[in-house]
Amino acid sequence: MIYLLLVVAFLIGVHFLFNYNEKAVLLRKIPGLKDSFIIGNALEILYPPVKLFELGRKIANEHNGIYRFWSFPYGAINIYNPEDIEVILSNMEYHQKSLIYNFLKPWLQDGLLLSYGEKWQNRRKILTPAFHFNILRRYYVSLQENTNRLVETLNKTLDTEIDLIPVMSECTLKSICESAMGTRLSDESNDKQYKNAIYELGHLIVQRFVRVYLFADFFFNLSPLGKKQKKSLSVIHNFTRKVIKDRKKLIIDNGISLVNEMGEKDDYESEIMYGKKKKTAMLDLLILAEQEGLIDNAGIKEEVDTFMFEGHDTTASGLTYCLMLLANYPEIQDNIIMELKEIFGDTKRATRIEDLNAMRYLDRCIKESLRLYPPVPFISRQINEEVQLSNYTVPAGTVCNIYIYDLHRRENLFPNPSVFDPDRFLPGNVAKRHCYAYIPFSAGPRNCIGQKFAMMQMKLVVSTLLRNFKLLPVTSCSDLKFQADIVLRNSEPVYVKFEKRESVI
Ligand code: HEM
Repeated sequence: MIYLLLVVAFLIGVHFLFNYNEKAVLLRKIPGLKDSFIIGNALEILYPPVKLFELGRKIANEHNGIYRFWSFPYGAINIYNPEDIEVILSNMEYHQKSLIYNFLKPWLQDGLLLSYGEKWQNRRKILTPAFHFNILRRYYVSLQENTNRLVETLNKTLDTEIDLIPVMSECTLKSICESAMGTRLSDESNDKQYKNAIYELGHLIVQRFVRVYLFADFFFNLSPLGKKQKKSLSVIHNFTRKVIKDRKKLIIDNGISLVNEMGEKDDYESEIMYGKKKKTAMLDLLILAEQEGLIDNAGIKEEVDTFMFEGHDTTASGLTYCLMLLANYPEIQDNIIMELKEIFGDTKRATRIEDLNAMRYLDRCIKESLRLYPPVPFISRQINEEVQLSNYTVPAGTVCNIYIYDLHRRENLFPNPSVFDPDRFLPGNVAKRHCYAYIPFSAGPRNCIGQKFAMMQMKLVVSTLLRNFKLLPVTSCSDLKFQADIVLRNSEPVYVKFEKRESVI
């Protein structure tokens, strides 16, 4: 009996230690999940990926823009109201990424997505000019070529159900590879290995993400998944290294002065080639920075890897759901066609970069699809200093998850949130909303550096596909079942049928 009492007393002691320390007391004042004895909320989130995604939405519906998670020693605050999000994202004090991003570290190391502090600031300064409008024009050629290849592929599979995700990923991966590294991926052995390793790595990260027992590096590295990851990483890093080496050699052998090449002058029409190799502003900008002593070779590799990761999966996801929505809303598809007719008349001419600016209605459709299906459904920060959110004190050492998906579906910000209504993005309607109510590309100083690139590519791809094909629905919005992941991913393929348009506009 005495032993039993001692055990009970011990467990109660542990419970108090875990759940009534200073941090726990502050966090547990915030509404949240049901607390269990000792382990807090740990059991509440042990679900497979699809169930976990559904659970996240259920909890968000039951709370009002903020809720907490607590299981000693981990504390997290989950926010999806624009006021609190502004506090976190507009403030450089909270720009350190949280532990969740650690799975990407072996691949991206200290690239722009993961670095913080002075290193991040320096890198952001070096890379920002790579997305200047005049530089974006240079990438446009690669985007056009890859979009035309996409049309050719789809022409061979007319009137069959197309699984959009692999088709869109192929197009966006090749486009970013050409823009970031100036290398065209072919189906030849090295390129194919690299492409497959990128897909494999993305897949492995997702599998790890949903297996709590593989969170610790030690166990992960010993697991079959860890071994596969090592192999994929070796292929990817060797490929990136070789591309950088070849590019530097080309620059030296041809006596190219990068200082002149990186000037702001708009020389897109007159010169887009170095010999036979395309100019690649992103990599060249980094090589120029190395010549000026601002970055080293390892740093260049981190950034190229970062752009390869951030620049293809996200845009592929954005395109997939946008095309699926347009297939399901034929009247909106027709409105886009009317706009395209106004721009192109009866000609079949190629789309010029200036034409994209005139596609105002299409712009609103893409924005609305990114609202409903944000490719990055949540982001996360490490809070190192106490902060006030929704009148609660959030202690230092807490993870702050920002749920973009739930923010974009708040009834008070977007009435009838599940309806696809591009007019929500008419300037008058945008002006009425909080400026942090819509953040598919995040916001503040650490927003997405590639957002103009992504919008340019999405507009070009969607408009070109609609000029060539009528989209017919197969998968509908109600069929979608998302899984908890870094990028918004459906658990099943997302299908659309492509029917040849009678007259190509
Ligand atoms: C529809 C497409 C895209 C979406 C929705 C998107 C979304 C985002 C979001 C939400 C973030 C913030 C991540 C965080 O705070 O953890 C981000 C960061 C970033 N994105 Fe994108 N992105 C897209 C396309 C691209 C493209 C095409 C590129 C490259 C060409 C790119 C490069 C980056 C980089 C490097 C960062 C890190 C920026 C920093 O921390 O300074 N993204 N993106």
